[in-house]
Amino acid sequence: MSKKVILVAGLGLIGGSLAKGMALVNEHHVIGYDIDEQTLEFALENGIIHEITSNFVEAAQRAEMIFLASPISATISLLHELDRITFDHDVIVSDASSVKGAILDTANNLENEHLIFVGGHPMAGSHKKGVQAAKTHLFENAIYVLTPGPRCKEEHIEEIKSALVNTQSHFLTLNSDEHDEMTGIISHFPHLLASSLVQQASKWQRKHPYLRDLAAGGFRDITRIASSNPYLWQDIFHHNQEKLLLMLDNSIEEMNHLKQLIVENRKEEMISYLQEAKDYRDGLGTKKKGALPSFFDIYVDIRDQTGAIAKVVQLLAEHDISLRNFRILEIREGIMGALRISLGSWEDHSKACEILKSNDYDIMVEI
Ligand SMILES: NC(=O)C1=CN([C@@H]2O[C@H](COP(=O)(O)OP(=O)(O)OC[C@H]3O[C@@H](n4cnc5c(N)ncnc54)[C@H](O)[C@@H]3O)[C@@H](O)[C@H]2O)C=CC1
Ligand SMILES: O=C(O)C(=O)Cc1ccc(O)cc1
Repeated sequence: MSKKVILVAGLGLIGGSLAKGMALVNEHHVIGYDIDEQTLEFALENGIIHEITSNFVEAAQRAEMIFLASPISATISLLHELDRITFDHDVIVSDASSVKGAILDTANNLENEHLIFVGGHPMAGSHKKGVQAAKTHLFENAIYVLTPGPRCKEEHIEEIKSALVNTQSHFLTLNSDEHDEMTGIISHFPHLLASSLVQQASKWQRKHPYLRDLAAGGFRDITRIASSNPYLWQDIFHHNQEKLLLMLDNSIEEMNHLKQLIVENRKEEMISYLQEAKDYRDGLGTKKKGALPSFFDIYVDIRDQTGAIAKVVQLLAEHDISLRNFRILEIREGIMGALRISLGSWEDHSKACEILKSNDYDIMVEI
């Protein structure tokens, strides 16, 4: 049986991670296209793709499936280029863009009847960029949004899901407007806010030279995403302009409300405001069933314990408990505080809690 030819255009953090997972499937032959030659060479040398191409049109004609994972504006241009190609078979085309409105507008106006578009957006990533940061497990347990275009049938969605099986993500179908509003709320506007907080601090730095030394965990947590790729985020803001303006207006109202609570010293209302926010935040990413992923997290106190991480991982492995993920949470930069381990099921979660407690580890679980 001949292999399924898949073309991935744009082999950065996201395209590289998708290609890497797809290249692991024996029945796939993954061709990589990128405007950056070094990216292509790195991808081939590291088994992220099986073949390099500098000829997008010729590779597209050979492909059964095409993933466009370039910056959004470049992805729109590539969609127009695909529209002009003569195909002798149908091709499923997907993308990875963080904004879907402009992409679906383009897809809806494609005239080439061989193109079947299924928009995609893996809801995970990092502040890093480039193929060197690509990882197969980048999207594990994350939501992967699909936004079907015209001519897209259930069977095409299933083909995309099957090609992306190694992402181990949870697929969710949305229309582009729902997608852009939701990502505007939980990703794009927070990013704008993070950058503005850093800008604000950097202006005050002129008055207080020691300000940066005072920046504690909270400031670092809330501004981590301000370290992301500025070109990529400008592109995201540009394409999600309408929803961002809505969120900006929302936020100005929210700030004015908070200002009133502070000016009028309305203590009880402030406590309720903070409590409601805490309750919502505490409920994110824990036991929720349904479309949202469950992480089954346990926090293990590892302060002042040499080799504690290895010991915890080994202890759980000895009891056949495999970790989905783990992360060291710092109390201060460079100083470890807790190890957050994510299990795959409630059964593993309960078993791990028991084992850790009986081995005298201080643990905390979110309720
Ligand atoms: N960075 C993140 O955390 C996430 C990004 N996305 C989306 O994924 C897409 C890619 O983002 P990243 O991988 O983070 O960016 P990246 O900067 O790591 O990679 C982009 C790649 O596209 C290549 N490229 C640029 N123009 C091209 C063109 N005309 N043709 C072919 N290749 C081209 C670049 O050389 C680079 O290798 C964007 O649309 C972004 O909105 C989606 C989810 C998460
Ligand atoms: O900024 C975030 O929320 C991230 O942590 C990573 C990310 C960046 C861009 C996306 O489109 C989706 C996820």
